[in-house]
Amino acid sequence: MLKIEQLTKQFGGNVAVNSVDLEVKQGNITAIIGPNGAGKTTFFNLISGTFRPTSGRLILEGQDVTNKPSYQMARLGVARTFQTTKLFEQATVIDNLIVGHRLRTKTGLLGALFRTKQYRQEEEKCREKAMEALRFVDAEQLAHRPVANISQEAKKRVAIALALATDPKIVLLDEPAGGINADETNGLAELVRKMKQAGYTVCIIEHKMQMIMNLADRIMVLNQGAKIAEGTPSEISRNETVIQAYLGGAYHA
Ligand SMILES: Nc1ncnc2c1ncn2[C@@H]1O[C@H](COP(=O)(O)OP(=O)(O)OP(=O)(O)O)[C@@H](O)[C@H]1O
Repeated sequence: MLKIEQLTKQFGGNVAVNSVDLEVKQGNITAIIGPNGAGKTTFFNLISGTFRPTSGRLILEGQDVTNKPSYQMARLGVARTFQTTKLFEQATVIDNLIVGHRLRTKTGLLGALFRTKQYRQEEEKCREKAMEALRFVDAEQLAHRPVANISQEAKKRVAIALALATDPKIVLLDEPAGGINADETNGLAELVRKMKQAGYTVCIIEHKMQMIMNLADRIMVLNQGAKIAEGTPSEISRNETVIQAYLGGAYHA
């Protein structure tokens, strides 16, 4: 579904992502793991069009999408979640979803300023999509609550709903289980499984290894920007390079 070829991003002299190849298969959950600073978030920023690669190619369903900006990638079906700190705390959950949808998929503001008929129709469609996404993540009952008044776990679900409201084919989840407790982590893992069952292709960055080992179809391991391993969870947990470089030899599946 998404072919990533020799993707590279340099910041000055620092190579954050170094010639990474990966094939994200349709309907799979692909995890990207690695120590802090390994290049995981930069990798997501590259495939979502947030950053332009220094070199390399991105092929989405056979189409070359290298260098497309993020709003075009969103329209083409690649959506990413952001940290929950990017939500508007004082706005309601549903308004966050509607505004988020527009920010991610539109460029012009004229329609919004003049509230054209087309704009109003689109807004209504957005609202329906947003409610559908909230139902999917089991947060429909929170629609009219300000984000500031909901739990951290609920914010995580809202962040996922925000991505789902753009009707993506591929959803990039950046640490969906960061900063929440074990029970809530299990609930989120269930949600990711439900996404897969619903036909979404999922890429996930997550530090919680147990969760990843139980969820992922494939895992790619990054270290200092480079891919050092790729395989199924059981292959990765037995990979000597991974155990040494990433897990410091202390991890046993
Ligand atoms: N906008 C930027 N400008 C300059 N350097 C950056 C930028 N974004 C990331 N980097 C650098 O790129 C490298 C990879 O960072 P990145 O955030 O992608 O790693 P990560 O694997 O996501 O880490 P973490 O698990 O801590 O989130 C780091 O050395 C970081 O300092």
